[in-house]
Amino acid sequence: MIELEQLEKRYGPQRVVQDLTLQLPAGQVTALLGPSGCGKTTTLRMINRLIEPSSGVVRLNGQDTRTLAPEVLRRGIGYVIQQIGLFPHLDVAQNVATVPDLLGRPRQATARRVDELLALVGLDPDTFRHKRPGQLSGGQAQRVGVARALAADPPVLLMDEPFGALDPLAREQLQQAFSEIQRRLHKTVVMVTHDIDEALKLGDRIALMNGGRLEQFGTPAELIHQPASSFVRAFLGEDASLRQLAGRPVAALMDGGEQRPGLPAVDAGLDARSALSVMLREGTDTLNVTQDGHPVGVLRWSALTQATAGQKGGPTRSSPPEPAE
Ligand SMILES: Nc1ncnc2c1ncn2[C@@H]1O[C@H](COP(=O)(O)OP(=O)(O)OP(=O)(O)O)[C@@H](O)[C@H]1O
Repeated sequence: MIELEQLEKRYGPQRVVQDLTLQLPAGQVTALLGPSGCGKTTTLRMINRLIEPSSGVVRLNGQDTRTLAPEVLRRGIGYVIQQIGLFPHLDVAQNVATVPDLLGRPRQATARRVDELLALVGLDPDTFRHKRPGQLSGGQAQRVGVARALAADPPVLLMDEPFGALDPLAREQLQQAFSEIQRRLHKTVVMVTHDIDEALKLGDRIALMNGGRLEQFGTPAELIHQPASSFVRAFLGEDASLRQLAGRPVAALMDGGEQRPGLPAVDAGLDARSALSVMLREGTDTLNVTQDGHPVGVLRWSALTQATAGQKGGPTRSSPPEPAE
């Protein structure tokens, strides 16, 4: 667990982070969300002491981080930034192996680990191992960055807008890859983002900041359904509960009911918000769900309304509206 207690950062008279007390659960993803300049990056960097707090305490598994040498602290903390700084003169494998090499880990074990990690982030090791950063697309370079941050198997991962510089498709793919990795590895992740959809999709918890202060800390559902302030409500927007559907695959909401011929079919991997759009467009309250072209169940309107239940502004009708002509 990472604990922030009364954390503050001042630059001259300006308090860019203040009175920040937070407990970030181990093994979960906490998204630091908020408008530009609200102090997200400063907060993140105070955790690995790239920025020293002006006052307050950061504890990692109960230990005050000031009692550790910064380089010792950072060995246990992976760090992924937006325009990932890969070393241009080293190939992909050497880039991923940077930290294990620094730590003097055995070469062969590291080479195996590099291949495992490349596969984990969706890069074929044989194709990518010996490429130089200059030969990679932005999305591929980000994947290498994530692999590099995981290479020393740190329990904690700090990510600053890790998918920010990517086009929407690459971003979606890498978010998906990250979710799958996290399901397997259960790292304690702190992720800075200003993208609400990303925070709702990837965050187990969201810390919403405003002007250096914490507005609300809670699960995505708590922020949506029980906003602590008018700022939280306005920041998440009217359609917040619909946004929440974007983070859930149809597979999570469908049931194994019998398919009806003639109904539109969607893939089990499609996000539920897109499935809702299909229902609205087609004027149906049920969709057939397929996986690899095979029928696996149905998605019902009621499952979508339940998934956004308790919400204000969600799809509260008992059936979808008639389709527009
Ligand atoms: N070294 C510095 N000296 C003075 N002010 C700084 C310094 N670094 C950051 N700030 C100010 O602190 C505030 C918070 O910056 P920070 O980078 O943490 O915000 P952020 O929420 O991550 O923003 P963004 O989403 O735009 O990256 C900003 O107003 C910024 O101008």
